[in-house]
Amino acid sequence: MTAPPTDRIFVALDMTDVAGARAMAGKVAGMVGGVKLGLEFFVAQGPAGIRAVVDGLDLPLFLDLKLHDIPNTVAGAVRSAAPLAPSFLTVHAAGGPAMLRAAADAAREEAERLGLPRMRILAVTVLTSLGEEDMEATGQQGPVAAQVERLARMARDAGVDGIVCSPAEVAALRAALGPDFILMVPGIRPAWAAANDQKRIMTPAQAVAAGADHLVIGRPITADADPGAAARRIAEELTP
Ligand SMILES: O=C(O)c1cc(=O)[nH]c(=O)n1[C@@H]1O[C@H](COP(=O)(O)O)[C@@H](O)[C@H]1O
Repeated sequence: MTAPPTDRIFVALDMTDVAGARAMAGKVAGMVGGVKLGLEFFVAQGPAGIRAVVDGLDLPLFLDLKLHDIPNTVAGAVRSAAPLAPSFLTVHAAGGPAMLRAAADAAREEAERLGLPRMRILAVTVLTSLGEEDMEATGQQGPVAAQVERLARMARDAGVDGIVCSPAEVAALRAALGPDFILMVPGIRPAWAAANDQKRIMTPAQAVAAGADHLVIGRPITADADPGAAARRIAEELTP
């Protein structure tokens, strides 16, 4: 049985205050499959803030810290994040195979040690805010799709559970990497929402049809006058 469409949606709570994040989570609960808390919130509120938002919410947590450092430091950060029991935690694929392996090993070992469900490590490939014109500036070998696939294969071979990529790369990656590698996909814009700073975008239905497992959606829901209605509308658009 396929998951209901709401289960696919992780709403990005990109804000700095606990009350605001909790209120937003409350408005969309039942219409989304989980919440994503990332750097903006974590730098402002830390682990205690994360707990304050998710405690009692009964929704999976995607902790988007985009860790990128030497393997030993990243492994330590993964262990430090484990007590928050995230379902997903991000690292940057550009950290390289040893860093990715260290993150995957630390995630498995620490969850086991604490008796918690496994947290899945996701490697961020090429940010969805980057376009072809940014590849040379950042010293990466384009085109974007080729660089994303290179990083994705490296991440899979290093033992991580999945990647974060733009919708534009999903179909090729699904074909190349098989059905079990998790594709977490931001850069999602319903036809009725503004693109903002995202460059490589698709609608929710297009991204799922291409093979996305989960959709990360922020402003189309959180900046809407009625976030609950916006989330419901997206879930409806995903209903076959
Ligand atoms: O790791 C991510 O979640 C991520 C990776 C990426 O390449 N692009 C990207 O937009 N994101 C995140 O996805 C969310 C997208 O938010 P909206 O653009 O408001 O829908 C933000 O929280 C970003 O941090």
